Amino acid sequence: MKLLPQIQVEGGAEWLARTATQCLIDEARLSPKPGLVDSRGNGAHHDLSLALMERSAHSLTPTFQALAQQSWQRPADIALRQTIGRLGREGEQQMMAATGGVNTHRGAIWALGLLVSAVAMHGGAGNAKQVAATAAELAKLPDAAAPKVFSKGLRATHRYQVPGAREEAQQAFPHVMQRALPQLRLSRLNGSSEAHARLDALMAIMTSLTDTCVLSRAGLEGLDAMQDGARAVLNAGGSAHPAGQAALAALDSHMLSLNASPGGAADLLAATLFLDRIESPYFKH
Ligand SMILES: CC(C)(COP(=O)(O)OP(=O)(O)OC[C@H]1O[C@@H](n2cnc3c(N)ncnc32)[C@H](O[C@H]2O[C@H](COP(=O)(O)OP(=O)(O)OP(=O)(O)O)[C@@H](O)[C@H]2O)[C@@H]1O)[C@@H](O)C(=O)NCCC(=O)NCCS
Ligand SMILES: Nc1ncnc2[nH]cnc12
Repeated sequence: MKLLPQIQVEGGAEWLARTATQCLIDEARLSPKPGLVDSRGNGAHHDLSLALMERSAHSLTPTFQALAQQSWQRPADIALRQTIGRLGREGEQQMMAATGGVNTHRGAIWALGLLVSAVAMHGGAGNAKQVAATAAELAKLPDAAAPKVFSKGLRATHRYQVPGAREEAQQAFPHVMQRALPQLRLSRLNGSSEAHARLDALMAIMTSLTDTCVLSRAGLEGLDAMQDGARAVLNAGGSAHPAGQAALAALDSHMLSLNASPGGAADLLAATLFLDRIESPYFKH
């Protein structure tokens, strides 16, 4: 194995941490997102705001940096899994301290934390597919130090017999790799603005994700509304098209009326933006 100078590791880790944080901020600001916090307002949330989401994103930069430093050019093994589990849980505490106890980004710490680690494990040289596969390897390893908590996500996955955040990562992020990333790039190729391309990518995730936030808040009715509504936006030509914008506004109203918010889909959009950026020429050269 070729050892990289420490300065390269530090620089790479700092870039990854800054980029992951920026992806969280880009996701939070993107508007109009159905049911979610965006630059218009708080969506279906009473305890969240854009300012809080941004504060939370910034509080996670040291966690992402530590994850990258600790994972640099290491193999996926139990020792690394335990290290990133510990760092991830510390990140959750940083987030809670920054938000006064509100859960803003738990799913994002999981998804982006694994992906940041996986990029670092490849020494910054992997493509999106390789990075997602490596993140899945990590996610499949047991973490003996993880406390046994019966979370809302676990409750929803058991009750409705569906995959959640854990399975999404263990399956190498199918909603990112097979839906959002191709849609982001297709919409850009078709001449959509960056904001419209990102909104289309979010819709692509929402067409089939079993988002445990939506299930916990609004059950199967909420999940069907999310998936059918997102499909309607894309079938109407996407968010750059007037018919797609009308469908997106209808979906927003429907989600708000059900108190539903696709927080898991939002996290996966941030993960999509991150994987898109690691493949950009700025990163590679
Ligand atoms: C594996 C963990 C992610 C834990 O997962 P689990 O399902 O057991 O636990 P949850 O605490 O429910 O967290 C899952 C969060 O993942 C997001 N999500 C939901 N569905 C999916 C999906 N299908 N695919 C991917 N991601 C998904 C979602 O996060 C967002 O929503 C959060 C707000 O939701 P909630 O708490 O339910 O809040 P509200 O409904 O708004 O609450 P009320 O206002 O109604 O009270 C928000 O944080 C978004 O990020 C789910 O919440 C993982 O966390 C874990 O095991 N971590 C341990 C540390 C570790 O090993 N880390 C390694 C990498 S760093
Ligand atoms: N923009 C957003 N609104 C609500 N919950 C979220 N979780 C992650 N991003 C979110």
